[in-house]
Amino acid sequence: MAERPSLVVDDVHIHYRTFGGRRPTGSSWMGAVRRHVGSVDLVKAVRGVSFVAHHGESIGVIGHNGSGKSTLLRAIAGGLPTASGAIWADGSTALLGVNAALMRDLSGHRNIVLGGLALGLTPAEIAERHDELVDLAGIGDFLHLPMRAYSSGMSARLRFAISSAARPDLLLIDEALATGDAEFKQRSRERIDEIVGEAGTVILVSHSMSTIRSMCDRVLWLDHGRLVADGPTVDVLEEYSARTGRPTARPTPRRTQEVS
Ligand SMILES: Nc1ncnc2c1ncn2[C@@H]1O[C@H](COP(=O)(O)OP(=O)(O)OP(=O)(O)O)[C@@H](O)[C@H]1O
Repeated sequence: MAERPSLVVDDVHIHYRTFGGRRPTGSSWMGAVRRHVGSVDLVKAVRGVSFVAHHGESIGVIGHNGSGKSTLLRAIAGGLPTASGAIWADGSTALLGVNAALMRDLSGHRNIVLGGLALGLTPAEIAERHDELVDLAGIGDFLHLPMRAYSSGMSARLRFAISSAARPDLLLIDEALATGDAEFKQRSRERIDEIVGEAGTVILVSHSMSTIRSMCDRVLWLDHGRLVADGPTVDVLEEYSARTGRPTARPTPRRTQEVS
């Protein structure tokens, strides 16, 4: 059962400014160049989004490409300023994205150490959790090989393991579960359950309706930067499916047997 607020997002607007990106128009060649080079476009990526998350909730974020999901997550993680509105988070946050910064020339082991330090763990905490992380990532014999030798699935698993190692109060996951196999999905779901069980909050952006169904209790639906629905997973996915014509996967049990 959800408890006290862990995150408050209050009427948040987020804008990007892009320079020189407008398509030149008009008949004069010079005039077109001037308009093109001098132009500044404002992209209103998130428009007035408000919601409150609670300790112990796992929340999915869905919406079409470009609807503002990643932008919202990056702002919650503190990586993007808001144009207006406010975001309050109760506790530590960790953002796990497809582009999480791991060093391809360093081994998995070195990345665990560096990633752990970057997330604020002490060397002693990293040493204590090292084996658990290697297990979670399932990288086995590859531990001491440079990451460039890893498959995309192995890299994704390692990123997930490192990000969840800090036991953040708020874990933000941006499509990072998409590349894993069934076993990884199972392990990551267990890790998410653990974080939620320890009264943390998980916010997960995904295009995979089955991932959202199996991992989230509640769903936020963004459309052109606006929050158009916020409610129990089953209800929002049904509405999403009805309005977009996109099929959503059948429900799967929240906890299943471990895949060995
Ligand atoms: N760095 C940037 N500079 C300018 N515009 C950007 C930038 N990043 C995103 N945008 C624009 O902001 C809007 C929201 O993008 P965002 O990546 O948050 O959407 P998304 O819902 O995560 O999309 P997807 O599902 O494709 O990952 C889009 O119009 C996108 O083109």
